[in-house]
Amino acid sequence: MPEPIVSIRDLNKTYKGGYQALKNINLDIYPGEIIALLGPNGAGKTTLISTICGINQPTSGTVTVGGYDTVRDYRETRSLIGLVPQELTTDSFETPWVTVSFSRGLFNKPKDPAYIESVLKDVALWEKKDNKIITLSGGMKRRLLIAKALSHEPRILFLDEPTAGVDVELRRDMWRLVHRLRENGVTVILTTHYIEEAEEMADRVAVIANGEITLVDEKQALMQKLGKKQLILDLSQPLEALPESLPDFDLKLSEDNLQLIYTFESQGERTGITRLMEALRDEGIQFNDLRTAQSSLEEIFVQLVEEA
Ligand SMILES: Nc1ncnc2c1ncn2[C@@H]1O[C@H](COP(=O)(O)OP(=O)(O)OP(=O)(O)O)[C@@H](O)[C@H]1O
Repeated sequence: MPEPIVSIRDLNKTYKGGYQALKNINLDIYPGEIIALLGPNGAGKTTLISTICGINQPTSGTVTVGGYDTVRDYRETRSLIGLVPQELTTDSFETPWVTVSFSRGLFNKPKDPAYIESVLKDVALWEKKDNKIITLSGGMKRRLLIAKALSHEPRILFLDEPTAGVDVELRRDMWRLVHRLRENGVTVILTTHYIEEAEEMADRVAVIANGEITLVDEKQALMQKLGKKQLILDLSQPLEALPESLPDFDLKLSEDNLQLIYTFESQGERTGITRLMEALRDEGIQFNDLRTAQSSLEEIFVQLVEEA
């Protein structure tokens, strides 16, 4: 395992009014990974990100970024981080070239036109570099936010709800962009309400509920461990009710009485499918077609939050 780029130890945050927004968080984030923070509204995602960025002070515990402490060595840690806000606050009459160059200057980095050029090309805004921001489309403005956040060559990029309110096509563009950034060695930490987004982008998923990390795992492992599979049978004849001879099976009848849905553990040693087939044959139940489906991260997530 490489050294973590972000290391969070026993982190607690209680706001002035007494509300404890983070409870004993421990998390390591590794260079070059994409980690998604998933959680319902008010779970503590923004508080966690602000604390990693050093904008918020921990009540207790520590956060290090690139080996530096976010409180003691604020300048160093902040310069390793690119923070992409949800909205653009830049002067709309500037151009992408000027605003991205200016952002770099804020971090006291020497001018580097070749780097600014590569960033603008990465986010597909090179053609627009001299246009006024006010004339850019919504998707272009979002990409400009990312370019600004990358202007000082950070090693970590925070994306807060990167595609909220963006149409499907732009969302896909954004996902591709994030994958490209990772290929360039950037670590990406994103918050999202869209499970599909985590499913598409993340290598690892951390679920936050009530200020606690309730689960962290590789996305694939998570889907395998918690995922259930379903076998869906299209019946030749509608069934009035589930046959009483089949109580051992997790079976449901669809509302139109034309499908039988059998749910089983995808990791189980035995799926029970052979036994089910025999039982159906004994009952004289016939079907025209069958297929399997895997539960999505969305279903898994809903299940987790309900249990929390
Ligand atoms: N400055 C503050 N003072 C007091 N309480 C706060 C402050 N900021 C956030 N909180 C509270 O801390 C909790 C976590 O808030 P946070 O913004 O971190 O959640 P979140 O997971 O980012 O939610 P969302 O998905 O809605 O953005 C909430 O109950 C919120 O009301």
